[in-house]
Amino acid sequence: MARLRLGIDALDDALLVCLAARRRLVAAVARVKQREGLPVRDAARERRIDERGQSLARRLGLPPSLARAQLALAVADGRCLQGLSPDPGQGAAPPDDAKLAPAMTLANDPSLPRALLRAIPPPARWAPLLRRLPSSWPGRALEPAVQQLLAAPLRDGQLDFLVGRRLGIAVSDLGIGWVFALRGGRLHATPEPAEATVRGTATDLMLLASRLEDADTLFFQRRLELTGDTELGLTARNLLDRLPWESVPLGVRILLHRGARLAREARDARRGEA
Ligand SMILES: C=C(O[C@@H]1C=C(C(=O)O)C=C[C@H]1O)C(=O)O
Repeated sequence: MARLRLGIDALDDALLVCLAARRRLVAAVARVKQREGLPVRDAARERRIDERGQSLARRLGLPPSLARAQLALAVADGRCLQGLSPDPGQGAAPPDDAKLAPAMTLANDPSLPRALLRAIPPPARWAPLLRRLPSSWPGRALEPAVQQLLAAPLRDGQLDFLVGRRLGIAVSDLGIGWVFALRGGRLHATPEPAEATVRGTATDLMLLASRLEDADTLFFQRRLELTGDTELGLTARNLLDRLPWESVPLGVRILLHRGARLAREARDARRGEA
């Protein structure tokens, strides 16, 4: 039970970290609107957010009413942030409490915790969803994060051994991977094949990235595998241990840490059931 609750706490934290990030983006949108003289409220955009939520909820097996209520709360907050009334009617009625009902009912349901952990699809089930995304997305998604993480070692020349070399990360259970090359002082995702690749499951790679488990243990237990040019791979692996973790934004660190713990809990819960 304590372990299950750890998973729930991690998810709750992730929800709040996401909300904080969402508010920052809403504030940025508000500034653009003000600059361009656009209306603050955008009903079409709000409808589109709801439609996307319903579609994702269906694919995840999430109750559509829960997805609708959660997103309605977030959008109401987005409107408030921009000085509007939280309700779409612009000040006519107070926020519609009835909209909160599905979320509250679920939160009071004592069977939710176990159901929630079990409901997290194993990474292998995400693979078909990820395959629908354009093939260039993994690189695009990770490039800015890696660039930020490695900014200091890049400046200090610690990554010079990577100039002109191609290093891969492969997520075995998600069927996705990245190949990075260092060119012009920046790391770029490249479609070319890697010379050395670190391979592991999504959970183990997250445990590594969040420093909940160290590279030595993971390689020793063969949960991480190094293929290709061993020397290049080992140099990269040593670099992993020296990454300036403090330079990663706090929100990202928290999300990664909590996400990794959650992934481990969910994996252990599935193993326990098997
Ligand atoms: C942030 C925006 O402004 C408002 C707030 C929204 C939100 O919180 O997502 C969506 C539409 C707008 O009514 C936007 O237009 O994107």
